Amino acid sequence: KEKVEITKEQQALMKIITDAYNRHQIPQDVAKKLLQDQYSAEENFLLLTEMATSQVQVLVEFTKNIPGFLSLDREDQIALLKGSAVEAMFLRSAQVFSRKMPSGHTEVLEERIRKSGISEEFITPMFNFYKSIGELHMVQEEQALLTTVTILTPDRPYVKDQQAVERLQETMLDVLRKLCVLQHPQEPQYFARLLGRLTELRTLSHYHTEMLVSWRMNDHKFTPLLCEIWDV
Ligand SMILES: Cc1cccc(C)c1Nc1c(-c2c(F)cccc2F)nc2cccc(C)n12
Repeated sequence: KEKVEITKEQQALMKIITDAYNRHQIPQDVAKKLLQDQYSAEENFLLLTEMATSQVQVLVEFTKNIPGFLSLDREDQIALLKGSAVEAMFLRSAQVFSRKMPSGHTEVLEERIRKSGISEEFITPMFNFYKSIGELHMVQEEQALLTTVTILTPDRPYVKDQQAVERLQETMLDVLRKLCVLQHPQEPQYFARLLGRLTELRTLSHYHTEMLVSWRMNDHKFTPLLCEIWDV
């Protein structure tokens, strides 16, 4: 049985990424608002829009801390961010849901999402995903690395130098693979299960695009940042 060990460099890489992932949290004021205002659908949608906007800001800040990301071609950096934003945000909100938030907040956030004018056909797969992520009980290093692997997906639209992205992603995948073996020795398939979630994320991002269109149709307002990242 081959001995799996994380090298010094990989340890340092993991620390940089995990610290960055934990450092960039949703601002407390947005989370606090969650519990305050009343429950109208408009009010809920406005709050979720504010949350989504701060999630994009947090994502951009986190991405800048991924070793090697800023050395990529500038336009490719933008293409990777635009192409992965939804998936990274679903991962982050799934993790916020399944662990980070004080228990009371989770129910309130779930309530607001269910009462924000989003149709049931998107709500169900979204919460199924949140549950399936929760069941994995990822440690924070795994969460940070899985998000990094998602951002460094080479075949996003308009990426020119896919090889450069692929090399970075492979570096992260190698650390994540070893971490899974060391963190879940009794579950040899754990790493494969994690990557399986990335497939589920692609489906969710299609739902998300449809959600955006239907919100648009109902004349919902977005912030400039959300319009820019999703070309709405
Ligand atoms: C913040 C939030 C949390 C859980 C569910 C939802 C619907 C939201 N809100 C939005 C999301 C979004 C996200 F931020 C993370 C995960 C999945 C998402 F649908 N995307 C967008 C895009 C335009 C407007 C909003 C309100 N919005």
